[in-house]
Amino acid sequence: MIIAVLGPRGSYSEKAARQWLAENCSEDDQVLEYCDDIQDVFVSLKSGSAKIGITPVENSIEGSVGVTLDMLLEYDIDIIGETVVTIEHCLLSRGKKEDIRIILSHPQGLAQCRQFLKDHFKDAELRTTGSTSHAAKLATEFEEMAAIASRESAEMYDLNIILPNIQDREQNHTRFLIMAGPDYSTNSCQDTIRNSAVPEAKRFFKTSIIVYLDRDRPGALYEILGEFASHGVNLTRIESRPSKRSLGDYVFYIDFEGHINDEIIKEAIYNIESKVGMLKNLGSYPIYKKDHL
Ligand SMILES: O=C(O)C(=O)C[C@]1(C(=O)O)C=C[C@@H](O)C=C1
Repeated sequence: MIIAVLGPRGSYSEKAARQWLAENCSEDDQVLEYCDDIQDVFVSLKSGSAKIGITPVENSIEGSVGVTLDMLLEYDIDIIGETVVTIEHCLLSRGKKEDIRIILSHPQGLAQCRQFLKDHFKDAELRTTGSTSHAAKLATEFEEMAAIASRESAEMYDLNIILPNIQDREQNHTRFLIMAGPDYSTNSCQDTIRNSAVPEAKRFFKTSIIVYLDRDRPGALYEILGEFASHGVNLTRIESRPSKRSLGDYVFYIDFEGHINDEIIKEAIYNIESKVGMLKNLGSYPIYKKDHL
C-alpha cells in the first residue's frame, strides 16, 4: 500500500506516518511516496497513486496549516484518522554556529522558532523550503547554511546538531490528518479502522465538517453552534478560512466529538444543513489519545 507524505525523507510528516501506521496497521507492506508539497499529497490520492495521504493540519504554536484546510475543501477525500507528533526542532548544519549566514526551513518551522531566530540569528537570511527535511537536504551543500529540522534529519543528511530544541515553547505538537482516497476500500488498514468504528464508541470519535453560510446575516453562526449545543455535542475546534470569493467571506471548519452515524449527530447535521449554503462531511475518525501529550 502506498502512503503519500510530504518529503523528502526525514520530514515530520514521515514521522507522523510511521507513528500512525505502527498503531493502526498490522501488515508491513507499506511504501511511502514522498511528495514535494502538501497539494501533491492530495493529487496523489485523487489519481489513485496513493491509497492513504498524511498531512499536517495544525500546530500548537503556529496554528493552522492553511494549505491543508484549503485542499480539504477542494479535494474529495475521507479523513480516517489523526495523529499528534511532538515537534523538537534542531538547528542543523555542516559547519559551525559562527559560519551560519542562511537559515532554511518550512514556513511552519521558521514560525515556530521566530523568537529563537530573533535572539540568536537576527542578521541571518531566512529562506523557506517545501519541508524541514528539504531544508536539511539543501543545508548539506554549504557550511554557511543551516536548517531547522528534526533530529532524524541530522542523521539522515549527515549534519551536525548545532542547537537542539530551539522552538519558542517547550511544548510543540503538530496534529496530522490521515486521509483516504477513492481506492481506500482495498487497503490493509481498513479492517482495523472499520471494526473500531462502532457507534457505541462514539465518545472516542471525532467528525470534521466544512460549512459555508452563503448569506451573512446576524446570528447565522450562532444558530449553527446552537444546534451542537442543544444536541449536547462537544466542539473540539472551529476555524474560519477565506472562501476566496470576496474579502470578508468565510468558510468554517468545525470538528466535534461523535460519529456521523450517531442518531444525535445525524439530527444536528440535518438541522444545520437547512441553515447553510454548503456542508461538506470530511469523515468520522478515532480521536488521538490525549494521554500521549
Ligand atoms: O516540514 C515538515 O517536516 C513537515 O512535515 C511539515 C510541518 C508542517 O507543515 O507543519 C510538520 C510539522 C512541523 O509543524 C513543521 C512542518
